[in-house]
Amino acid sequence: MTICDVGTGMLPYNSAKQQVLEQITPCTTSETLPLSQAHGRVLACDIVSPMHVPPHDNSAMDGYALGPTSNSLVPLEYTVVETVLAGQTPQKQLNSGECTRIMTGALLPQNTYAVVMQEQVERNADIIRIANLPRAGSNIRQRGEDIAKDKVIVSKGCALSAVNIGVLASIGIATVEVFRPIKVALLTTGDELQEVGQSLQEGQIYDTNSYVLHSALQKLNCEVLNYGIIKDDLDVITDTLTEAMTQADIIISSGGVSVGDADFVKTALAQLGDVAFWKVAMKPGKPFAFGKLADTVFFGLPGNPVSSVVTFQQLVIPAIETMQGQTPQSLPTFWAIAKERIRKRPGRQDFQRAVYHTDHNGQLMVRALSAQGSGMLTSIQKANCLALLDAPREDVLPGEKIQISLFHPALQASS
Ligand SMILES: Nc1nc2c(c(=O)[nH]1)N[C@H]1C(S)=C(S)[C@@H](COP(=O)(O)OP(=O)(O)OC[C@H]3O[C@@H](n4cnc5c(N)ncnc54)[C@H](O)[C@@H]3O)O[C@H]1N2
Ligand code: MOO
Repeated sequence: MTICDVGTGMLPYNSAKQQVLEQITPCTTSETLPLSQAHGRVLACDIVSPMHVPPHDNSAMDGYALGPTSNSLVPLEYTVVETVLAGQTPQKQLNSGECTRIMTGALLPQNTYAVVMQEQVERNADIIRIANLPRAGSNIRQRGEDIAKDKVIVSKGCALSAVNIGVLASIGIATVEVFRPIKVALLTTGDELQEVGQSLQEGQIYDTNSYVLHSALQKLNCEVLNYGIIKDDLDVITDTLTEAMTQADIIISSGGVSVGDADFVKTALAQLGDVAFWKVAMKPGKPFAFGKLADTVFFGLPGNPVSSVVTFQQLVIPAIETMQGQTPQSLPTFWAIAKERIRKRPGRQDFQRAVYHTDHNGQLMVRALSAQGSGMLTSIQKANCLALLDAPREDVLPGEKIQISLFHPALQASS
């Protein structure tokens, strides 16, 4: 790989994303976990249902399972022959003019024509009356109507959600084969950074980025090796990267990737490995180093907290998802009408923090936040989407349609 620093030196955002993904090798090793511990983990093989769900036809309502009737006179009358609760087995088959008192989920007696809700029934001792004959099969849940036996029910590459876990439980799966977690080494550089819980000296600020990134990595089910705050010193950074590359699949650093006198990250990367690129035509997030240290993938995120979060979402999360065997998830994207003018200079692809809402006509409207400074992390907290503005475009005028995307669930803000 070569350093890409000609002309503006900035790689278009889409090319940067493509180059990153081309360098990622999906994980192939897997482990077996109990279903209850598999939330968020990525399935290593398709799961085929060993059974029908529901396993038997059953009642969808509390009411009466009606037997056959030859009578067309209304109200129709039936004699109650037994009561069946969920989990019990009916003992009697239904003959003409007979019915069974039945509960939701209970197995149907033989010869059931339909189930009628108890609210539609008048009962007197063991006789029920209904005003009309229901449609054949009404209020009956068919065997296999949710899941058919032998069908692939959750596919390899799926990151298991709470609902996936429930679906697997419904077919009796106790353990699942999932890809091993990705090991991510995390380091933040900056002599000005102080650890939370310590008092700030003049010129210091608290390390924010390692907290955001560590939390998001945990949400992505990565194993995090947190190296904490590293001094702006080429030797210290080099030593840390040398150690981290023997331990991790991915190294993520924050800060020190720009052109300042204390920006040593890409120098260390170039000494130890290959720098693929270190400037991307995106805003925020122009200084962004990507490369490899032997087999370890390296991401050098910019120090500004917003730039670090946006580049993490746009360029690092797809790489993590790919490495952990998942198909990278496209963030939900919509068209919305700009409520106000949105300032934009041509040159970089903008990811502006914005707020969308639905107006009284049901139209999706969006406004960009006025504070777009890369140091203002609360701007992400106030936003519910990013306005996506292509590199060449200029100001968006009120009434123009633009694309917006939601934040990744690992970063979703709520204020
Ligand atoms: N002459 C130029 N200066 C800068 C350029 C440029 O192109 N030419 N790019 C600017 C942009 S855009 C960004 S983004 C930043 C990124 O610089 P670095 O990645 O080298 O980051 P630092 O200089 O270390 O820090 C930038 C900023 O962020 C604060 N910071 C750093 N780490 C953390 C942390 N863990 N938690 C909270 N805040 C952090 C740091 O104190 C600085 O204020 O460069 C611009 N400059
Ligand atoms: O790339 Mo910077 O992120 O505009 O502050």
